[in-house]
Amino acid sequence: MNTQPLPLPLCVGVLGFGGLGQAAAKLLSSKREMILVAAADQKGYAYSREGLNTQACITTYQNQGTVGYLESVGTLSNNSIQDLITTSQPVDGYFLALPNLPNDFIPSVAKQFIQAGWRGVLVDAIKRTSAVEQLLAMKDELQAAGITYMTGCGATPGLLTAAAALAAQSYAEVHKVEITFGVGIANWEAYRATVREDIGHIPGYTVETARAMTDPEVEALLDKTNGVLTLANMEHADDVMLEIAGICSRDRVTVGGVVDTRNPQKPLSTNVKVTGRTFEGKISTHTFTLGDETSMAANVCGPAFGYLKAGQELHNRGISGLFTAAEIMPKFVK
Ligand SMILES: NC(=O)c1ccc[n+]([C@@H]2O[C@H](COP(=O)([O-])OP(=O)(O)OC[C@H]3O[C@@H](n4cnc5c(N)ncnc54)[C@H](O)[C@@H]3O)[C@@H](O)[C@H]2O)c1
Repeated sequence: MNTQPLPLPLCVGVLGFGGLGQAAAKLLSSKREMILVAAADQKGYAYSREGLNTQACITTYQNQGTVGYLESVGTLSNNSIQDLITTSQPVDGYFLALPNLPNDFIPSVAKQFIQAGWRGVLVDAIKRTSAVEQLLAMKDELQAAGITYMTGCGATPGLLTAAAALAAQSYAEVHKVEITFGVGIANWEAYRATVREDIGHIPGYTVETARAMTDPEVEALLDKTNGVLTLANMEHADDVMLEIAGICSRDRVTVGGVVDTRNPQKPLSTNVKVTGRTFEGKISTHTFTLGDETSMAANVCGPAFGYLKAGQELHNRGISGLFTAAEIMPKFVK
């Protein structure tokens, strides 16, 4: 008879409880190896060592605007992340499902963790090259603090960047990596930060102008395009991540896509094409295509926790610092 005790589940938290944060909580409720013990939004946080009730968190957030109203486990706070990390332990790792608005917001949250003396694993699904570069500059600080930080670990950057890193192995030289994503969501309000950040990539807009737009202004823009945002040549961190992983220079990586904010069906199949030359001199292209039935939430949150588990294994071996989705294989979370 096998008498080995099952390893304790990892205690994880989700920072940001909007579209992706709530999806992350739902995903965790079917896992045995991880348990959701903490959640934070802009107005409050909730913590329970025994695990939070996912449905109660979602209902409270949707009806009252913050998980801070949860009975006995919730706290209202205008400084929820700081308060959560300084008062609520143990948490092994956090998924940062936060808006990166302004473009240095998530790096500033990483600094809060360092200053609080917190140790553990942090994972983000950050998108812009310039945001990942800010985190890269903090590599030594994160290492000295004993934090294992996994950046760019959503869908793109994330799953597709990792697929490109894998596909590159057939080649002696990688000529181009072309990422094309299709996202379909029923309404833009479910993913406000994602949609605002995407608007920031449209010619004539910046992160700052998109951030400053009121909800009626976002709606007016979407009315003009029938809810569809078409994005090309985006500043996306897949490029810097593949460059530092030694796969190809960043100018060989392109990212674009179509986001339909009024239809949950994907407007096109998300894929990454990796073209290169084999050692025999043949030019070829590998294509990795995501199933159309998979949602953005599944393709972001699944990898995020897979990288959190990989980060935890590094952390347990005393390895801290900064890693990207192109350098480390995610682990499958049971
Ligand atoms: N890499 C990828 O593939 C990928 C794909 C989609 C989205 N994303 C990223 O995921 C992030 C989350 O997107 P979303 O659409 O779910 O966001 P959202 O707008 O639906 O939710 C954001 C949440 O963050 C909370 N929040 C805001 N400021 C806060 C603060 N100061 N302290 C604590 N909580 C705060 C809000 O209350 C809200 O709960 C975005 O940065 C987006 O770019 C990445």
